[in-house]
Amino acid sequence: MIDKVYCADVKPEMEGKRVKLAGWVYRKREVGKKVFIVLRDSSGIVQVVFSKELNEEAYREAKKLGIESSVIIKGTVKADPRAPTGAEVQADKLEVIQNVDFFPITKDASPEFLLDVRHLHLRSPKVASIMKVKATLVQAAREWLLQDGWYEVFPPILVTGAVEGGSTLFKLKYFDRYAYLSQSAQLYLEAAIFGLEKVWSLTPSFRAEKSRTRRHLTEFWHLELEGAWMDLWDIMKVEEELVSYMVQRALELRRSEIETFRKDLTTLKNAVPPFPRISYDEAIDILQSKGVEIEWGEDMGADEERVLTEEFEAPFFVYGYPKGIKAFYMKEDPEDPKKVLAADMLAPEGYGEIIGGSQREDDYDKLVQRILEEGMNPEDYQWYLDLRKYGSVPHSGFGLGLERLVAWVLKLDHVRWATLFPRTPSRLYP
Ligand SMILES: NC(=O)C[C@H]([NH3+])C(=O)NS(=O)(=O)OC[C@H]1O[C@@H](n2cnc3c(N)ncnc32)[C@H](O)[C@@H]1O
Ligand SMILES: [Mg+2]
Repeated sequence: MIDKVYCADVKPEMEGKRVKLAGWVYRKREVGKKVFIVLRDSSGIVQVVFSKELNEEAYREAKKLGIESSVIIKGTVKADPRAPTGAEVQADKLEVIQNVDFFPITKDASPEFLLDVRHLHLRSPKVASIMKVKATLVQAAREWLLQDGWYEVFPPILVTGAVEGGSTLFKLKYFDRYAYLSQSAQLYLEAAIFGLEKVWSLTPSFRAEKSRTRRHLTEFWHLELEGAWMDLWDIMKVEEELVSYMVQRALELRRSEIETFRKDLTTLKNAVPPFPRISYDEAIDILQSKGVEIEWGEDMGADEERVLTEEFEAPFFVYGYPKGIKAFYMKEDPEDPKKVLAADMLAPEGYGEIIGGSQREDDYDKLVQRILEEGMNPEDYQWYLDLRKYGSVPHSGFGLGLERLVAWVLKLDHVRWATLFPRTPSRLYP
């Protein structure tokens, strides 16, 4: 019985072992009376050689193979330092599952074309590596959250109100009324803490953002936590411990994939607590000292954050934002009512915000006032206000954009490459 192995399992020390492989033709070339195939599967690649001398039938079939043909191959392992992985399989059996005459993706394909055929592009080893790193980051998050006593919950996606501003809501018909696609699970997590105290969710969040930046999607994966009895400083510690664990585990388990995207791992290795912390005031001072035209009270966009990240070689916090640029649910700073107890985590190397978090307003009347100040209707948030009527407690939480974390870890030039099928204002297909 021949063992079926993965491409990455084929090692020089297996010299002489007969193996069976199943995969797709990634590269092909002919030299003399030999056909060299680079076979691809989910583990990686391995060189497979068909020679007329060893098996003429298999050799003739191999000559006809097109790129991305699906095949099952049997052969004998041979150590060869010239092969891409140091070993190759000398094939004597070839079963062609489906021969492909023409595969539309070529080496010079444009980013827009690759997105048009994203369903075919997913199979590329680079895209597969991105998805493996993303999966490992989520696996690591689960590991850390479990050991730190956080409960996973499953909040609704069909909702009736805005969390992060009405201008980015997707509205849809819901029987005889309307609903929205969730911008953030936060408000529902806040309800869950009165029973579970420490909760988290990983859900798609939706933003009808028209901004065409390299860090905005209209649908993204949102890792959100909410903790009862926690203030802003408590939740910032949770954030840095969680992000540190995720990044270090990714370095431990997916280093080879990460190194295909970035050689310098310094900022990833630096992602260990405590992360640097600067106030919004300090951030404004830094930006102004670097010639950025920004006044106190203004929000920092991607460009301003990019400049700010030049000051750091690790993820860092900016805390104490002006109330006027932050959401209604954020608690006023008791020491300075012009500010709120909010903190963003920014990734270095120009990536900027990966986490938005805050301590929540836990006083009923103050929350009603903030809702009215924002031009919203308290009646739309009556259930949310009820949480401040029946045993209200100090509590804080945050949301991490998973694609933004992946984009920083792998130094991708756009968050769209960090998701299976990116959704942007101009892209809804495939
Ligand atoms: N539970 C909470 O406290 C979360 C809070 N309600 C919230 O949604 N904050 S956030 O708007 O800053 O979004 C949080 C993060 O979600 C990411 N985010 C936010 N918007 C996007 C878009 N459009 N595309 C990709 N990623 C996005 C980004 O990393 C933000 O830092
Ligand atoms: Mg934010």
